[in-house]
Amino acid sequence: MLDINHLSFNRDNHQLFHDLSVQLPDHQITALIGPNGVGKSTLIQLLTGELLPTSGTIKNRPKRIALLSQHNQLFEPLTVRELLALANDTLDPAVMQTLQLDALLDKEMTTLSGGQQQLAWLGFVLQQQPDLLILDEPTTFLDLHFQELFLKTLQQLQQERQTTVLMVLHDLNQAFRYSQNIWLLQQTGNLISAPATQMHHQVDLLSDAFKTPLQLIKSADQVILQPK
Ligand SMILES: Nc1ncnc2c1ncn2[C@@H]1O[C@H](COP(=O)(O)OP(=O)(O)OP(=O)(O)O)[C@@H](O)[C@H]1O
Repeated sequence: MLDINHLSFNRDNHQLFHDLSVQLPDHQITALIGPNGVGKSTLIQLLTGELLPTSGTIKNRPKRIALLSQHNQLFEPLTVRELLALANDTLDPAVMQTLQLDALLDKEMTTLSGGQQQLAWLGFVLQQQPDLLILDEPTTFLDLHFQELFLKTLQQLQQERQTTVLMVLHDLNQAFRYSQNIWLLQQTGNLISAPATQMHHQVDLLSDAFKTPLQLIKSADQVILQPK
């Protein structure tokens, strides 16, 4: 289990994290939520080793970590097949089928819609067979159809493979629907980790964190968080 111990991180004399200790549950999806600028992407950079902590340690970092962000850039024109082959020569049939990439394999990435491109990028990171998959706001530029398709297929493949996933999401309802655990990063730099089913009912805590009064609404068999 990835283990963050007494981690502190300063940037430009500003302390973003102070004495943070938390563990990332294995084989589950954890959603990292928190207001803009609180340090979610910075925490990810610390987890991947792109940034070094000012003090503290990160232990049990898995060997194969794959990262998918909202902006993914190609440095040369590639077809979907060529992109996937960069990760792994052998196309994974389950990934192809679940993401419905078969029909797109010989198309240039640049000719695909934003939603199709993001699914191809999801295929690219899954082809790496990561032990830990980190996604930083992966659905930001997708329409509702592709947001749901992306999260559903991610969830399905995660369940089949038991990959550990950490995903930054801004939509709280999506975070609660598609994760088992929540990491709530507060403005103070404090991080609260809890099962999604527990955190879902912490309306005051969430309202406080996002400086927005929230309420839980029951609708059919779902409970939805929305601004008051
Ligand atoms: N490369 C950088 N150099 C200096 N400051 C930075 C850099 N990257 C981020 N910051 C600052 O660090 C703080 C945390 O930024 P970060 O991007 O980690 O937040 P975030 O929670 O991911 O935000 P958002 O939800 O808006 O994407 C912010 O105050 C930001 O301005």
